[in-house]
Amino acid sequence: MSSKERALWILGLRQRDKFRKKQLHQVAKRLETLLERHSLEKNVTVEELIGPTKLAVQLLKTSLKGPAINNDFVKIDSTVPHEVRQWLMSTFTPQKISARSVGESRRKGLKGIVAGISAAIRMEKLSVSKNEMAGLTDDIKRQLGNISSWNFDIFEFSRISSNRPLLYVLYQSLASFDLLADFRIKEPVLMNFAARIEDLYLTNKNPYHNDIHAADVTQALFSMIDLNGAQVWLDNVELFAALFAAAIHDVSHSGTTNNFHVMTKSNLANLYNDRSVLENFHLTTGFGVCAKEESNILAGLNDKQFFNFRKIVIDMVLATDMVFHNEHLIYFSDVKNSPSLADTTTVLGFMLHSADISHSLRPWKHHEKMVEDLFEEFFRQGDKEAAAGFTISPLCDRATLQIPNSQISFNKYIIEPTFTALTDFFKAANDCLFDVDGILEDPHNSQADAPDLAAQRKIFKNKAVRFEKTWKGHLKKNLQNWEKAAKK
Ligand SMILES: Nc1nc2c(ncn2[C@@H]2O[C@H](COP(=O)(O)O)[C@@H](O)[C@H]2O)c(=O)[nH]1
Ligand SMILES: [Zn+2]
Repeated sequence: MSSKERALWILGLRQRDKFRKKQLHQVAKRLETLLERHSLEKNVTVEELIGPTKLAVQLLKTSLKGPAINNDFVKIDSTVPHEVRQWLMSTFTPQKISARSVGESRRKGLKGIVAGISAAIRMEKLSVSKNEMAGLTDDIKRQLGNISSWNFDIFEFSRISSNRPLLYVLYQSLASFDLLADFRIKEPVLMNFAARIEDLYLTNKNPYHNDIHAADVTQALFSMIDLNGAQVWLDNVELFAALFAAAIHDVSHSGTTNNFHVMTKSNLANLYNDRSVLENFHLTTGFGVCAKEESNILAGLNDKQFFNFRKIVIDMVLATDMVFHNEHLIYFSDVKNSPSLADTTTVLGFMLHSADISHSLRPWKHHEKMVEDLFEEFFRQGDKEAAAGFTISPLCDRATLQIPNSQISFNKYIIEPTFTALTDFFKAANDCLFDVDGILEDPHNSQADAPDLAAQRKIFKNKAVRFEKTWKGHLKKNLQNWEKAAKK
């Protein structure tokens, strides 16, 4: 695509935002006039008010304020076992004390779209990226060549990379977007950083929250970005922040839940005041690794970039606290109607949250192993709770839990709605990127630009559609397998 074409769709988006703001001003003025008339003459009819009020509501809903939060979002049917229902409600329901609300987050719009002229070039770069780390074996190279694939086998990759899956996945995903060159990250510094983070994931010997999970989530996020063409509307700092956040999002995990920290009055719960205890800890630990010069991969960012990067990473990792799950879903069910008004950081947070639970949409072997590891970790927490005389947390009792039934509910109530919202957003964002009509509304743009833009629009829309088809296929098979297992 030529830079002129890119400039045209960016122009189209700006015009659309301007148009919405103008509409909002107009409707506010109209309502103001009616109110003034009402206070003077008392002759305003309800019919006169309905039209502008409806328009105002519609515009406000898609405006920068974000939607109201509704706690009834998850409606769980009566067939779900009591323990699973309890777990769903306590883990994924917004808390009154939530430290951060999607509706309150800083909103800068999908600014990446506006800054997309240079970002679009990344699409072309991705396929020709020649970055290659020294000393890679042929096996590692071959597997890394598949890093965009949704079927990437992280367990096999961990084996062939001699238990360094995170190090190589992080390296390859940064290199694929040319971020190593853009932020002047030297290879030895990246190696020090990635190896230190990977080691920290291993210190507690967790069955699930370890370096394989971190590598899996980083690869899932990379794949999600690439398969949906999101690198077009993300700028370099946003891409770097997203991959960094994925890599550190569970670093030094204790193998127990936030609730466990709060209930046991742990040092971490005290340090972080019971709010998103683990997520805050992962952030402090991850940024802490960059405090040492030899592992500071952020040294090439200027101050403005650094503070922007840090804000994105913090928001993204905090968004992996499951208590924000419903807030995210509500935000996305609304923002898909006006993706150009979406806040990029909130979108990235939702993408990381989705990547964090995405193993349910991977091939069965991959998903099955992740579930086995996750439940072993849950059960170890249950053992600790039992030993300390606490009530065993939902899903943590190895003596009673029926894993297949709980997985059916998890997939139905958490996974499917999450990925439906995410793909709907991607489709809408891709549509709006190449909004041919919007662009041609401007008399300065020529009809001759339309055919190419229409073709690009189709290509991008198809990307999100293909991604949806892939995850839906895996989800269906995985659900069938859990249903079979539940009947045994
Ligand atoms: N019952 C299930 N819960 C799951 C599954 N996969 C993930 N999860 C839950 O989500 C969080 C993810 O957040 P993290 O940052 O801690 O990784 C995890 O802790 C579980 O609570 C699943 O397949 N079944
Ligand atoms: Zn995680």
